[in-house]
Amino acid sequence: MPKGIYQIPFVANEEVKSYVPGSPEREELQATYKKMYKQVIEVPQYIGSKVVKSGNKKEIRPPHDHQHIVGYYHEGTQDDVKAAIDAALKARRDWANMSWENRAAIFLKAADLLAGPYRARINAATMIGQSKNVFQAEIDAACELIDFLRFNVEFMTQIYADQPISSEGVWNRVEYRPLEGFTFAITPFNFTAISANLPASMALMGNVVVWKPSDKQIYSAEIIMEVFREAGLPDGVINMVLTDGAATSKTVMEHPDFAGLHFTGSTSVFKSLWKQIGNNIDIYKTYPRIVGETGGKDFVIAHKSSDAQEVATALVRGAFEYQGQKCSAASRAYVSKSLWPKVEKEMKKALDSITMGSPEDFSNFVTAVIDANSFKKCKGYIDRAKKSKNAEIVFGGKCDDKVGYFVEPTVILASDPHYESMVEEIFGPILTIYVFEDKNWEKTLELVDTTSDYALTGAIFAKDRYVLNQGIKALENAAGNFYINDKPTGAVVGQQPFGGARASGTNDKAGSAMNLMRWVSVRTVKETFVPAKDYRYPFLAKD
Ligand SMILES: NC(=O)c1ccc[n+]([C@@H]2O[C@H](COP(=O)([O-])OP(=O)(O)OC[C@H]3O[C@@H](n4cnc5c(N)ncnc54)[C@H](O)[C@@H]3O)[C@@H](O)[C@H]2O)c1
Ligand SMILES: N[C@@H](CCC=O)C(=O)O
Repeated sequence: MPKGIYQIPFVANEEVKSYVPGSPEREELQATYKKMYKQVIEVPQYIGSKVVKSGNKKEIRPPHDHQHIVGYYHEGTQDDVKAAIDAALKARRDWANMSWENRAAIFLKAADLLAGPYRARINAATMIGQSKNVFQAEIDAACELIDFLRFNVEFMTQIYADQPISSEGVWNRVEYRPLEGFTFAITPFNFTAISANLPASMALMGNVVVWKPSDKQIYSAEIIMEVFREAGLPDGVINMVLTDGAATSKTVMEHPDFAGLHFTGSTSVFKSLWKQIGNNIDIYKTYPRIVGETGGKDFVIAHKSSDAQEVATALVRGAFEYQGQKCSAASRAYVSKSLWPKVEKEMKKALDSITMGSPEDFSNFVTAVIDANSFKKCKGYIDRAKKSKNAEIVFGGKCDDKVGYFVEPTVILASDPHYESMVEEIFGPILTIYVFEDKNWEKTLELVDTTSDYALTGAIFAKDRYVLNQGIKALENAAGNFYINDKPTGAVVGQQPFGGARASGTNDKAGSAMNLMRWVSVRTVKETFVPAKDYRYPFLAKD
């Protein structure tokens, strides 16, 4: 138990390194990338104190070089999932009783390991396994992950400090207890930071976790487990299983001690998990907490008063960074007719200068999409747009999967605002633009609000403040993260808490105290110093 009211180290966002030619960080990362590219690693499961190698080995291949093998992971079975649940429950009592400053120290140490000795490795693993360019790896696998770990400690102390008032003779307290049972994290391929944060945020609050990462993010998941273990995370607190998602969820969600789901991924998978939890509700000892951050169809709307070059830059960065594989990526844009010719010209200038290829070449802005399925899906949208009378491809449109899964940054101009690629999440480097008549600004705001089921991110561009005021109100429910004169991507922990509503998720805001609150169950304690000795109130006395 703490013997002091401790103050944690000062928290600030991790500085993004530049990797400019000649910088030491560039040299270190290039050397690490090359070394790791030649190695063949083996990724085990981590279950309790055991490093489990099933022998059922699956290949890990870089998306930008799919004939090359950088390692294998040991795929697990449902027996491993059951063992992971048992290991978590075994670790629960000691972990839940560990004082908060010791839990905090583990994750603060993990952050420092990532900021220092592990930075090049986690970045290289993300570049190799998930095909991120150097900048996208740095802002995700290094900076955002470090920020999650450090800021969560700050948010935890803010939560713990939030205490009720006490009247005379009484001391009221609240205890932020971890959930009773074990928790389950299912994570997506596209952000190393998210994959680590989902299990880590629950563990920080005293919970024990079964973590199932995406089979497309296993290289960096391995480094995350190495860091957590080196930071001193006790065995059984976070158990990483490398198993089939649907089968694992079934096993987990049929367990009476299942207490919480922390999910990030697609909307359809999240809905299926919520339904399973609903169907099993009579099994559980406690109502499981459900947090899910899911898909998006993120928009940019540009008024005629906005600056065309700023709009074009936001569209290029917002739509094509990490090949559009961000839940926040700009994937539908509405541009005022009088502004469009200049936006088109500026976009063309930018896109003509973009190069595509392996992340090993640091000058490439665009690398490969994650796998063959994604490649096929993107190509399908492009091929259909080529044939459609309601759409025209104005930039890009080429796809090549001979060496890696390369899809050119592609811009579709749609004459129908409900054309399929204006409505559906594609999760690739495809942006669809609808050009509206200047006089139809208000109608277009309504179109933006009603076109998609999602409400994750969105951006409005205008210089006219009345117009901005109107747009901010009209699009109040269209995005959980709303940007004014900026691209809709790149939320920073501690600055823009992240999450969407409608079909985009439960909006519990990753990287905030709001999210951490979901992983505790509050016990209110009232202590009376001098208890009453007589049941009678004064008014009962006879006159
Ligand atoms: N809102 C956010 O904060 C956010 C952040 C990142 C990604 N995303 C979304 O994630 C999606 C892309 O990631 P993805 O391709 O990894 O998503 P996905 O839904 O395919 O997979 C996510 C995780 O769920 C597992 N999974 C797949 N099918 C399952 C099933 N039937 N039952 C249980 N688990 C299953 C996967 O193995 C993976 O670990 C996009 O829709 C994107 O918008 C959202
Ligand atoms: N938080 C990230 C997106 C995470 C989803 O993929 C952003 O703001 O761009």
